[in-house]
Amino acid sequence: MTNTDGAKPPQGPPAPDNESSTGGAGGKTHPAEGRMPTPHPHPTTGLHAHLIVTHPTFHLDITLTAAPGEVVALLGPNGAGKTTALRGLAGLTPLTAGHLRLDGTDLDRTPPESRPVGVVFQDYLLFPHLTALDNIAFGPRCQGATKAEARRQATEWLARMGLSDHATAKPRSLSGGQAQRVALARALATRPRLLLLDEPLAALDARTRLEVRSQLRRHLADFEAVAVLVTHDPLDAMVLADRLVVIEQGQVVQEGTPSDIARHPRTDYIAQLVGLNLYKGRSEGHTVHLEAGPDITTTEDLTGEAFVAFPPSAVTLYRDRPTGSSARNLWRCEVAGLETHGDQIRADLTGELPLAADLTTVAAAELDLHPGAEIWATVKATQTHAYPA
Ligand SMILES: Nc1ncnc2c1ncn2[C@@H]1O[C@H](COP(=O)(O)OP(=O)(O)OP(=O)(O)O)[C@@H](O)[C@H]1O
Repeated sequence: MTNTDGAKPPQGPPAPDNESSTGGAGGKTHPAEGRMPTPHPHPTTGLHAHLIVTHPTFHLDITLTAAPGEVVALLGPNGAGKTTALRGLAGLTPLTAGHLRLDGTDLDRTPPESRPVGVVFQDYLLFPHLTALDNIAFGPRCQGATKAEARRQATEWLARMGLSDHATAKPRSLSGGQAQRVALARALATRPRLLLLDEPLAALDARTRLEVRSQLRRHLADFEAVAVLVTHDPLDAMVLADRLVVIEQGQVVQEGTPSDIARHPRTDYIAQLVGLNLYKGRSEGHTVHLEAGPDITTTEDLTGEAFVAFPPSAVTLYRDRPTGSSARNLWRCEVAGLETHGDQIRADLTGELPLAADLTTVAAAELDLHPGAEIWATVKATQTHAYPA
């Protein structure tokens, strides 16, 4: 998160406005599994936000709704406005216009510290002088629980997070993964109606990230209020969220379930995230005439503006123009770059149609691929996927 406007993050978990909220137990399925997201929850439940924030050189204008129990990921490239949106939701950045309603209450009239909102920051922001237990007990204590009751709840949270052995540890002696779990417990212990997670896994190393991601996934599945996660990592978004809201340049460019978005990307940024070649054109029957480039033959029969996509693995490369290939799509290209991609080589091709192609190391060597090499690329119509734009 880029802290650009100088506002300080909250120094502790804010208190909820009532005690009726429920956190913890529930028979929910896992986020991103089974449960159909509800993009337009009932007006008196869940989140209804129209966030308008104007900075001198940036304008955010997004509508965001989420039903209780739903996990929404705000996904977007650097500078898209994710942090600004999250800070708007948390009350750390004032809205220039719009509205922010949670469970039927106007939050924009509630001071940030009184909002039933829990925030988990990328860099944890635990109280350094308090033990793990007291960090978690802080929220319930602020909400009026007795010291003993607050500590009892905190003890339960530590157990749930698998951190009972670290109750007396100070944040500086916790690992990144442990600190992030304490931060999550601290936010959840206040039973927030809106949980905000700002790049919660970004500061962790790859292995810890895997572990914390799967734990977070479990806790979010049990969480019965609205959770909004900000990330630029598509994997975090796909694994943790029921619904993705993709933001580019302060606007929502696409929203839907992770599988929907992965199958039908509508911008270059999303196509790149999910690893697809994506083009826009005008479809007539089985042919999509690209706006800038050749025609692509597809199996779908469409008329009008259309996207056509195919994965890099669907591309076959030839050094010489293939004669016996049954592929309907054949383009002359030039290798612009090569990079290792898992156990494959990804070739970045320019020419008639810019595209990415994946091939094995052996195939790359046999084709003598190198930047500047001229190459023929084919894609079968059955490997492409066309859908209305
Ligand atoms: N207080 C501010 N004053 C002026 N411009 C700002 C302010 N806060 C953010 N911006 C600008 O708003 C734009 C969006 O920033 P924001 O941090 O919300 O993006 P982001 O999607 O979270 O990016 P990142 O992934 O890099 O954190 C950027 O161009 C940023 O410079």
